[in-house]
Amino acid sequence: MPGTITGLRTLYDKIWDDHVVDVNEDGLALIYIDRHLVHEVTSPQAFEGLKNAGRPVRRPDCTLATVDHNIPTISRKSYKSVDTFVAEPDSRAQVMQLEENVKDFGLTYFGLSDKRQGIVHVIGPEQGFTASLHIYQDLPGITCVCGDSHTSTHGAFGSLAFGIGTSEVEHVLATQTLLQRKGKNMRITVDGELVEGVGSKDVILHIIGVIGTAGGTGSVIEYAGSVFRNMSMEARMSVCNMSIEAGARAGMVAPDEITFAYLRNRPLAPKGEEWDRAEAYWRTLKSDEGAKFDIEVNINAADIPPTVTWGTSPQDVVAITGKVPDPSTMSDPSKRASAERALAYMGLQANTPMEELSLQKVFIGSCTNSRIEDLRSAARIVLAAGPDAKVASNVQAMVVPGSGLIKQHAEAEGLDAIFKRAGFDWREAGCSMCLGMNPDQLAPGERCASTSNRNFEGRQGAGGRTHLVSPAMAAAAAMTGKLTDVRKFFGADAEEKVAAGPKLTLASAFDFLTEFTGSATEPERPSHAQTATPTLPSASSGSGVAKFVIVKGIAASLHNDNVDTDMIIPKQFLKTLKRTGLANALFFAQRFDPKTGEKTDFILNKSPYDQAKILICTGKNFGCGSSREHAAWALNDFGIRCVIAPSFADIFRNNTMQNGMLPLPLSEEDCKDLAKDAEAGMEIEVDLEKQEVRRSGKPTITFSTDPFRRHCLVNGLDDIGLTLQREEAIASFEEKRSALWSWLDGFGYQGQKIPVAGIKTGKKMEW
Ligand SMILES: CC(C)[C@H](C(=O)O)[C@@H](O)C(=O)O
Ligand code: SF4
Repeated sequence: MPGTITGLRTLYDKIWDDHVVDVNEDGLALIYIDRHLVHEVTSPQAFEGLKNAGRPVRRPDCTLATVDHNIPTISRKSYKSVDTFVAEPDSRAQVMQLEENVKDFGLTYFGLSDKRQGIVHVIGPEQGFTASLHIYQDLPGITCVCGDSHTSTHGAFGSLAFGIGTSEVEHVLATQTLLQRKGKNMRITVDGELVEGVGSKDVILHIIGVIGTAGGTGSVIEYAGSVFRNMSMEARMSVCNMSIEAGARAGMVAPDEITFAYLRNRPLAPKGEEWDRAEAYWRTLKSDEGAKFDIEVNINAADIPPTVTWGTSPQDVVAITGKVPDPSTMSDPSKRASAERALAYMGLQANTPMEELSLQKVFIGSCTNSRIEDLRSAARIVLAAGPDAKVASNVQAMVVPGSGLIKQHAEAEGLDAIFKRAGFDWREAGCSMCLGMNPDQLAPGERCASTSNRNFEGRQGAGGRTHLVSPAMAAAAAMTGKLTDVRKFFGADAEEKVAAGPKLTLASAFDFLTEFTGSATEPERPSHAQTATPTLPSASSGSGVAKFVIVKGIAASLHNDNVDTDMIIPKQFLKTLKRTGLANALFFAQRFDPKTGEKTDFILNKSPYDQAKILICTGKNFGCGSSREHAAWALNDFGIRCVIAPSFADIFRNNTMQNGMLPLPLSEEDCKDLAKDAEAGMEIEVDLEKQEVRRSGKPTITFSTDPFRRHCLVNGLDDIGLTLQREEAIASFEEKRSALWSWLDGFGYQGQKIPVAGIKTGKKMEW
């Protein structure tokens, strides 16, 4: 609660302190979660876990679900039901499963027939949960989670928002809390004037280029300085969204007048006296002058050019006026090797000017850039190309608004007409070609300018080649057919063309929100939640966790930096409703020839490494990118129980431990040495109890792990069972929360005890 820690504090420190429910002796905290967003891909196994254990959702009033990843973006004019609309069977099953789960657990759901449906990170900020729950999603000072890595988006409001894996989704559904160790404070300050043509997307791409995709690992980034202060809420969302691409757990911007103006008078935001109290609290949410940051990065705004990526990692950035880098000039051998691999995948020659790269596709959309401002800035470029200008003949271009409300808003402003007239495809809301879990995908070898956030191998379709850009640059590229400096569409001539174009009426987002402000009604609670029988907390009452004591066996080695979870398991395997059956999906694109389906000579296909129990990666930042717990499940299914690497991405690390696996960070030197022995066929033994790695005839490597995590792994304990034993602490936190921050409770919660699985009389479990 406020004031438990004295001294100067950062914004992150303050939000953290205000959410600590309980702390273990070793500093692992149980923190309260104010908002939980749910989508169809990362939730089925979590709901299954709840059902198996007879546990209800603790706070349906703070939980919002939608469908976004799997859904087709074709017209919904003839939409009748998911059953008939979603053609692909696995996608359909996942969407239908969510529909069943929200009914079973009494959750608020924006489904396909609801105009508020859209990408999970777009719908909350614009609307709030629902009239009946009478609650606003994105407010300063809250904690917000979702089984999705881009939850960092919501930090734009001055909140602590981060992605989690499916086991943690289950934990939040059951307990409304999470076990967390506090991260580092990192501040990125960008001051000065941005040059013409540079927007929020260029700023964040440039930042990732400077600090690298592992630069923010273990940290929460606060964006500070005049550039962010001057940004709209939407631009701040684009920046915070990509914090995960910089390896950070979360990104945030302190709330200010721009934040308050965005929220004030929104239908579901606090009102009257409650607004005044909320605003007074929100005004305290900024880093104290002189507060200590563990890492500080300062960037001069004038140094940021319109930026584009050339490679297969978001850190592979270059100015649009620049050239494809030349690996032969790179002195670091691992950087050189990854650049060579990236150029080969991207079909690029070193030193080719970026503006000479021809495209086949342009995608404007995703949770990074599908908001109204993004669409306006893209449409402005289309107008600047002239009244008869059309999308280049070599290009297919699509615009996918982030939500049904944004689509409606854009149509009211006439933006759709501008796009359509120029030959863009105007679609319905969803994740679409950002990752292509639906039919919107790149064909092998196709090159795409995309406003999304990831350019990983195969991200937008197997063999597809992605260049990340801003919405304005994407529009410019669509019109010319090549990657293009957006500044070519600026100047007096361009202004004249824009002025001569259709008169656009700027509409306000508020115009599209009002229809949902009907009188608040009590949400219907399903009988399941009301009658949930109390269950004794035990390690086996949830999904069940395998013990990890000693693992000894063959180890396979990998030598890449930034092995991302898209590479560990590509999107097509995320459609499963189960946690198992994914062994063949592991490193699928590397293990199977895309043309013949035959096994390649990838290490995990070769004997004896096809029996590996341990994976040793000599490159850092293993498991970066998406929060998909499927990556851990696939490794586990293959038989790999321990991954050793110099460093891990935060969400991946948690996901492995939730599945009884050990992510073991060792020095680069140790990793290289172990990899050498593994390549010589030597067995490796990892002993978690003794915290040792042993090999015959070699000195033992010792390591230390988090005591709580070690205890849970060695005993195969389930976090949820343990957390439910802290019911008293959670309930008393909720009481204080209702008193201090009344605007955080949904209408459905007030005056009503949300049923919780009984936990008071259970045998205490050891921590
Ligand atoms: C499906 C989900 C786990 C994933 C994520 O966490 O990011 C997806 O949204 C993505 O962008 O890859
Ligand atoms: S990154 Fe792409 S796939 Fe992931 S939530 Fe955002 S739009 Fe959807």
